[in-house]
Amino acid sequence: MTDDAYLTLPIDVESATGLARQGLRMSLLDTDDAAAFASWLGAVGRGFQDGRATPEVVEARRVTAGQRRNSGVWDETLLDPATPVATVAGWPSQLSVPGHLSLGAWAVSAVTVSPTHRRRGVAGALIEAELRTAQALGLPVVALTVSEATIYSRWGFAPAAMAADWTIDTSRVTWTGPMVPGRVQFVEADRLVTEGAELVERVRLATPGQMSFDGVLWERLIGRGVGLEEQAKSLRFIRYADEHGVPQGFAVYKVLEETRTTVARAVVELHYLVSATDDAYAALWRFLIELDLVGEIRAPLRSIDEPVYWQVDDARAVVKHDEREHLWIRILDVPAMLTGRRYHTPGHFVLDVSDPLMYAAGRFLLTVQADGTAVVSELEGDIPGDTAAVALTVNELGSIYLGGVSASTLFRAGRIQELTPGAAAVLDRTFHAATTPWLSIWF
Ligand SMILES: CC(=O)SCCNC(=O)CCNC(=O)[C@H](O)C(C)(C)COP(=O)(O)OP(=O)(O)OC[C@H]1O[C@@H](n2cnc3c(N)ncnc32)[C@H](O)[C@@H]1OP(=O)(O)O
Repeated sequence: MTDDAYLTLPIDVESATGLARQGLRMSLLDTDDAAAFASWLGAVGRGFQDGRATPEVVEARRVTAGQRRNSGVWDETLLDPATPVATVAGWPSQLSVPGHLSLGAWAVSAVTVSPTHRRRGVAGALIEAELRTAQALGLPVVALTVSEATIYSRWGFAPAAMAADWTIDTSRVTWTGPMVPGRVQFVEADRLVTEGAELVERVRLATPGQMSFDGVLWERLIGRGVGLEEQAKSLRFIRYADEHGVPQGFAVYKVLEETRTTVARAVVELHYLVSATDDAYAALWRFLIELDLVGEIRAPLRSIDEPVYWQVDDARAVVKHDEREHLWIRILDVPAMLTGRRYHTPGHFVLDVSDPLMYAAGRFLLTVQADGTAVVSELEGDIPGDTAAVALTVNELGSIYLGGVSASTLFRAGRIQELTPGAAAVLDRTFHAATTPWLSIWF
């Protein structure tokens, strides 16, 4: 299959046929058709309760949307039959997994169903079509970020990486972390377009749960692109280079002027901070914490385990809040996923996986070798004597996969069954990831 086969693979027949029975037409969107794309994007915006995009923004989005497989569902009986009643976009991406490795993943976004057509199975038809498309493309996992935590588990998705917002009362803290060599300097966004994108990709493998983000997502993050001009005006960019002059980190932030008061306690909103080394992390956080006239840093969508908590003298001034699930994954190919990552402790495990949609169902024997690599085979018959065995659904397998969610916790919650006593704790030791899984973007 060619690299761009995903763009031309025919629409999923099963879902299209099911929707046709309701008088609805499901098909791929042709992004060369500017009017059709404008209607499709309008439906996405309406679905997420956003305002209307300007013609310039629509045109800019059309150019980049050509890299995605965009589908829609149309109802020809409507007064406005050109605007789809449902939308979805999918594209091949990469998911970082423990062991500094990355696996092909099908990213899904822009799932909307018009309020006029809700709760009659339209979203279900679209999601199931995305799962079949990903499988047809040979991708072992589907990934998404969600608007609500109640929607996707019915299709086998589960939270695999968490995120949290952090607030630091900088008026109360003194930096006690390392004083590192190298320099922090202000730079312009232009420099980050290439240097930053390269760094983000280089760093990505160090943290399980990160998705590769194409140039467009990165450019948006640094305020580049049509429609972001206003936001870009207030962004500041800093870059850390090590003692050899090699760039090892960037931060993008904005000072919120409206919160400025007579006591000069402005708020810094941290849009992104990426560091390839611990020195870069320390240098950038120290710079932000020591900014004059600033009393608070708000850092949304960070890891739930931030070293900065341990790098100031008053830990109570560093508050983690709104901890939540962020990356959801749906495993399609269990052997490909299990052999695609590295593990801590060798051993033999049986995973009895159930999956109502049958992609991942089976009894798998996972053998982790001394070098952390794994061999997986389907197990016919009984559980061998020396194995730790659990029964779980594809959802729980997705949650423990990256090593950020504990099998013991899920066992205690009644969501994993131990087929051999103590198996969940054994599984924890093997699946645990040294770096807490984290996804730093929305997609
Ligand atoms: C990856 C992303 O893009 S995340 C973004 C998701 N989109 C949004 O939040 C936009 C606003 N919401 C919507 O557009 C729609 O309500 C959607 C897409 C969430 C659901 O579309 P629908 O066509 O109504 O869903 P559908 O009828 O296929 O429902 C399938 C099942 O999910 C359930 N469901 C659907 N939406 C929700 C919800 N918001 N909360 C809880 N359950 C839901 C339905 O009750 C149904 O359950 P059942 O199978 O037990 O009967």
